[in-house]
Amino acid sequence: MTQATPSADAAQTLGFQAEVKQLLHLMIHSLYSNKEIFLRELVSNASDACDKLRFEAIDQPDLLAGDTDLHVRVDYNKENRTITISDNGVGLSRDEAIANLGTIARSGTKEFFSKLTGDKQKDAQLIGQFGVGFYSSFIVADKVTVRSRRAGLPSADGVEWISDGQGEFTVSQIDKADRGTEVTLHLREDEDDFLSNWKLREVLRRYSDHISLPVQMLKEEWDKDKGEQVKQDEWESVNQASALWTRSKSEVTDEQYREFYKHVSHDFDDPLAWTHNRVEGRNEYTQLLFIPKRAPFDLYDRDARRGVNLYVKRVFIMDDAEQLLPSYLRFVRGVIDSADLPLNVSRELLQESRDVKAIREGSTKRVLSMLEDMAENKKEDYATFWAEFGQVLKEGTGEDAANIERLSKLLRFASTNEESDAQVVTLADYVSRMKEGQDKIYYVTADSYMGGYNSPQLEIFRKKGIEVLVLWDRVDEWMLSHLRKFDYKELASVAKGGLDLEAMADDNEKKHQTEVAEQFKPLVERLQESLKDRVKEVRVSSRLVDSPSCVVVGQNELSPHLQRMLKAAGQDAPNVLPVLEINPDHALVQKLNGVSDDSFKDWASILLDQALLADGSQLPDPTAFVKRINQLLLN
Ligand SMILES: Nc1ncnc2c1ncn2[C@@H]1O[C@H](COP(=O)(O)OP(=O)(O)OP(=O)(O)O)[C@@H](O)[C@H]1O
Repeated sequence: MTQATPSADAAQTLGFQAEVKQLLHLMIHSLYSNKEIFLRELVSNASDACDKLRFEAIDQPDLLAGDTDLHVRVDYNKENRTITISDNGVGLSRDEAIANLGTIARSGTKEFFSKLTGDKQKDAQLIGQFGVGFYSSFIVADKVTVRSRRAGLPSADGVEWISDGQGEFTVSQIDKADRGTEVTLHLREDEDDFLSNWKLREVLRRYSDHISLPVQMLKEEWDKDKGEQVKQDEWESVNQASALWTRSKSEVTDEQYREFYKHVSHDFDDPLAWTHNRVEGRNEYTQLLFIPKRAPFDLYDRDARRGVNLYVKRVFIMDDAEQLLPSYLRFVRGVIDSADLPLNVSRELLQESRDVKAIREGSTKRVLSMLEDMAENKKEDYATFWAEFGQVLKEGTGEDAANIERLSKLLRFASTNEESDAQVVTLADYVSRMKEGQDKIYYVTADSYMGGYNSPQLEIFRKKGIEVLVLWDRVDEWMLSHLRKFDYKELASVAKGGLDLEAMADDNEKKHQTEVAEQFKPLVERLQESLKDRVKEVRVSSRLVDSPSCVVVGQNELSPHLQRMLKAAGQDAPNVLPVLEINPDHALVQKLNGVSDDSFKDWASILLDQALLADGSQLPDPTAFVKRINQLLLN
């Protein structure tokens, strides 16, 4: 924020935070086709302000000062060309107005803005995801006046905030008789459409019917003498004014669910799916949970808001109650309304509550059922879900042991069967395609899809027509350390341990392998001696077809891929020496058998270095590798 410049009447002019200026500029230009959303955003804020007051009044009933009938009101003035949205909610103090209406207090805001492309359509989507909130007023207004008084403050301590959305705003102290906030939009030219009772009601009904408080407008009646509709002195509700989640499913339309989702999630887009249930019995609660269509930009930000809104007996208690769902379901948005928790429940208390544990378990099951249903019946939606949230769902294999079986069925993988990096294969698909005698589910982990797909370790699998799952996401190694089995079949890395493909080898192959092992014993011993500081063991491979060599690690050791990831994250990874496997059928290896002592050391190093390179590792001494190669090329 820039420096304050107090003027004579103690009004203060302040600058918007740089990101607000950017947001305003982009919003006005990219959301113009969707301009009536300003009403949704302002009514949503007004309703939140009433929820907040009701919550604060649990401990401080005086804040209500006798005015307990909380509501939102919308009015318009044709002469002045203004629309006013007012509420008798919690209000804003001067400091709060400066802080909340001049900055964006969200972690990751800078990163978010750096992602904007300049392409209007894409940016509009992104901004929607970010949430436009109060600032959307400037889509239709060229001046906005906010008059507010914080509940509990005297009437002389009201605040007036005025801005034309160009970069600065002015705040001054005012006298305001009622608590709460009044936002007046001075409409831009050409926005007169909104100065109509009919138009405003139509937009309000569409966007705000789910709001649990009354949203009111002045009644209008036909005046015969004037020949026009005339406002009466009576306010009437435009919406149903009952909390949407308390209505029975049959009374709620899809459109209302969608609008409600936008209200709780601050998302712009429709949700992908939702589930709405009333749970009765030992624990009583209602859950209305949504899966967004797109991941928020801060899905991996530790400080990002997450979780669902908690209500107790229809009283709003808190948003982002992360204890109500496990962290791997942090993308779920919605409301949980408990009949059992005390109204004064705090975040700390939530952590220990047994009721909350029951809610979390019940809600997790509901979300998993919703995903199972989508995977079964709406495959395209599930593909969208997987692309956005698959990585997060994988975290569940480690976080939620109780549901690992259900989760494992929801996982999707890329595999050699598809010849593409599309993650579409289920473990059940894999099992149904397993070869006769195959008893394991094979996978390869790498830094990228191509790295895994072209890995030398896959050669024998390709030759035998055995499918291999290709994994390259950061979370995969962690997932694999928890997901050990599926359908009683072990998940096995193609790069770990000795491959036991014997059951699938025919007699001729077995005989050949034994003979070759015997024949190459002297070479193996020489290599082992030459590379003793860099490898744990050298052995004749049964997994190579086209490559001369590859590296593998022991069954219970960290894969090279995981070692690299840990090191990149600045963690200590034990230095595990790899096993070098050589391909006895490869011409290079056969040639090596006859190499004299002088250059043998170079050959041995090259064999190991190229195996490490193919595996995605960095060489300890790349220059030496290049020198050796050049030397051999010249010979
Ligand atoms: N009618 C109101 N009464 C009291 N405070 C309000 C009101 N409208 C806005 N505010 C305050 O201003 C803040 C900013 O509002 P804004 O709509 O920009 O963001 P938001 O509602 O927090 O989230 P989002 O940007 O996702 O909508 C709110 O969090 C709230 O503290």
